[in-house]
Amino acid sequence: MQDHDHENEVQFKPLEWGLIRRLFSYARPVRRKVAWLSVVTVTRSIQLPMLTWVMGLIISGPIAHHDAGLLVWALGGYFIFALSVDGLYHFRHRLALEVGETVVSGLRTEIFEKVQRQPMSFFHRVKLGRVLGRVTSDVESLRVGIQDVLFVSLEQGGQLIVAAAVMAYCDLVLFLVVLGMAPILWGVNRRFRMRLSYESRAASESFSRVTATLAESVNGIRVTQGFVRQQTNSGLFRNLLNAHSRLNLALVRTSAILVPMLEVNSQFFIAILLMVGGWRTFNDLMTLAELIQFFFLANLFFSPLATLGTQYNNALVAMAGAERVFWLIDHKPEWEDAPEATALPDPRVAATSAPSQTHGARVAFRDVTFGYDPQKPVLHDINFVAEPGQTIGLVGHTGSGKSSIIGLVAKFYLPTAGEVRIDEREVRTITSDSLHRQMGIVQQQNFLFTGTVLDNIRMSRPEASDDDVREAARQLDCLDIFEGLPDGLLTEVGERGTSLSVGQRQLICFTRALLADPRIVILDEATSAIDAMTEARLQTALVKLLHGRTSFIVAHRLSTIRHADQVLVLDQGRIIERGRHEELVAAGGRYSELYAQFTQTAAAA
Ligand SMILES: Nc1ncnc2c1ncn2[C@@H]1O[C@H](COP(=O)(O)OP(=O)(O)OP(=O)(O)O)[C@@H](O)[C@H]1O
Repeated sequence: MQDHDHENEVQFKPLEWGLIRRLFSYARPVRRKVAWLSVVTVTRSIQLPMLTWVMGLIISGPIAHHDAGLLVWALGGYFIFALSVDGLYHFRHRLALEVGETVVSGLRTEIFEKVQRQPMSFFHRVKLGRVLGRVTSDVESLRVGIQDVLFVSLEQGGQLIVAAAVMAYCDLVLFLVVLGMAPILWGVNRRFRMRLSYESRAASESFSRVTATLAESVNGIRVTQGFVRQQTNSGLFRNLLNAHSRLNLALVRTSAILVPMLEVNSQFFIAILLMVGGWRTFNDLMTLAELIQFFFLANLFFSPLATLGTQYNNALVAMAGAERVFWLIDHKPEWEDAPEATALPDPRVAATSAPSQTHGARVAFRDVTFGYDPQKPVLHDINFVAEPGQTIGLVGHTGSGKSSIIGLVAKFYLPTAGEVRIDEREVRTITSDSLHRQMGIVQQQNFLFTGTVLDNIRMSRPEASDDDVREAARQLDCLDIFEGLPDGLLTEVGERGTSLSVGQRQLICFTRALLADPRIVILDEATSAIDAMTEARLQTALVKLLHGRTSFIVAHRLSTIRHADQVLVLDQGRIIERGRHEELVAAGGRYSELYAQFTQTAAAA
C-alpha cells in the first residue's frame, strides 16, 4: 500500500469521479437539501443574466420611448425579480453550508472512530500531526469542495453560458470578440491561482512548524532552562519565524501581482469592446441600449471565468485531501480480533457462591517471541506463569523489554511466535474489549484528561455514582488527599486545571483502576522521585489495589516489588533471572546488582 505518511504530500490531484461520488455519499442524510440546492443553483444561474436582459429591455423600451407610465411598471417588475434573485442567494448559501457541514462532521466522526480502533503499531508509524492534519485542514478543503466548488461552479458556469447565449443573440460579432479574450483571462488566472495555492500551503506548513516548536518549547521549558538553552532555542525559533515571514511575503507578492494583472486585463478588454461596440453603433449595426446591455452581460461572462478558475483549483486541492482522508479511513488495521474470538468470561459474574478472596486471571507466556518489526525480535523465548492473584515484577535496564511484555499481556500487540494465554485461552481467541474490561492499566505518564478529578476516576466505569468513586478512594486510603484539593473531587485537572503532583496523579489513576474492579492490573511505575511520605501513601494504596488481582508491575523504584510473588529480570529481551526478591538478592546475580544500585541511590537522595 502506498504510504501517505510522508512529509511532502501532493497538493493537487486530478478530478476523479469515484472520489467525488464517495464524498457526496456523506451527504445522504440531507439528500433532500442537496436536491433543493441543485434546483436553487440552476435557477440562480439563469436568473442573473436574465436580470441584465430585463434591464436592457427597460432601457431600449420605456426609457428609449420616454414612456413614464410603462417605466414605473417595468421598474416594479424589475425590483420584484431582483428580490427573488437575492432571496434565492440566501437559500443557496444556507443549504450549501448545511450540506457541507453534514459531510464534514460525517467524515470527522468516521476518521475518529477508525483511528481509535487501530492497534498500537499504527500510532508508532503514523505521526500524530498527520492524523490531526487529516481531521483539520484536509477535511476543511473537502468542505470547500462540497459546499463551494460544485454549487458555485454550477451557478457561475450556468451564468456564463446563459450570458454567452444572450450576448450571441444580441450581437454575434461583439460576442466573438469577447470569446476571443476569454482564454487569456482564464490562462492568467489559473497560472497565478496555482502559484498562490502552492505558496499558501507552504506558508501554512511553516506556520505549523512554528506552533509545534512553540508548544514543544513550553512543554520542555524545564529542560531548556535546566541546560541554559534559551539563547540557542530563541535563535532556532527566530530562524523558523524568518522562514515563515519569507513565505508569507512571497504569498502577498504573488497576489499583489495577480489582482492588478486581472484589473489591467479587464480595462484592456473594456477598451477593445468600446472600440468595436462604438464602431458598430456608429454604423447603426446595434443600438446604444444594446451596447449598454452588452457591457453588463460581458461582465456576467468574465467574472465567472475568474471564479471558475479558483474553484477548479479548490477542486484539485479537495481531491488530494479526499485521497488522504480516505486512505486513513480505509487503512486496514494490521490485525483485528479473529472473527471467531469470543468474550473472556468473568468468573465473578457467573459465581453463585460468595466471591472468593482471589479473583485474578491466570496469565501464561509460552515460548513467546515478539518484535515490533517481526524481522527484529525484541523479546525471545519468554516463559512464565502468573497464577490468579499473583504479582509479577518486571525489572531490567532501559530497553530490556519490560513494556513490550506488558503490551502483549494487554493484547496491544500479538506475539510473533509462541502463545500468550489468559485463563487458559489463547489471546487471539479473546475479544480485546472483553479483555480490557477486566484489566486496569496505570501508566507511567499518569495520563489525565481535561475534566474534574471525579470525571477522571469515573472514566473506567462511567455508570459509577459519586459515592462509588468516593468509596473507591476511601478503600485506597486517599479520599482525604482528593478532598484536600482546592475544589475537592470537583477540582479541574488536565490542560487548564490545577497542577497536581506526580503522587496525586498516580493516586487518581490507582482509584480509576480500582473502580473498574479489574482482574488484571498493569502498573508501569513512574520513574520520577517521590518524597517518602507520598511513597508510603502510594505503597499502601497499591497493596490494596493489587489485593486478590493478578498484577504486572514494571518497577523502577525497586521498593515496590519486594513483595512480588515472582520477579522477572530482563536483559536484551530475555529473562535472565527469576524468583522472589530475597532469593534473587541472595543469589548475587544481576538483580542483586540492580538492587544495590537502587539502595545506594535511594540512600544518597
Ligand atoms: N514502538 C516500537 N517500535 C519499535 N521498537 C520498539 C518500540 N517500542 C520499543 N521498541 C524497542 O523494543 C525494545 C524493548 O523496549 P521496551 O520498551 O519493551 O523496553 P523497556 O524495558 O520497557 O524500557 P524502558 O524501561 O526504557 O521503558 C527496545 O530495543 C526498544 O527500542
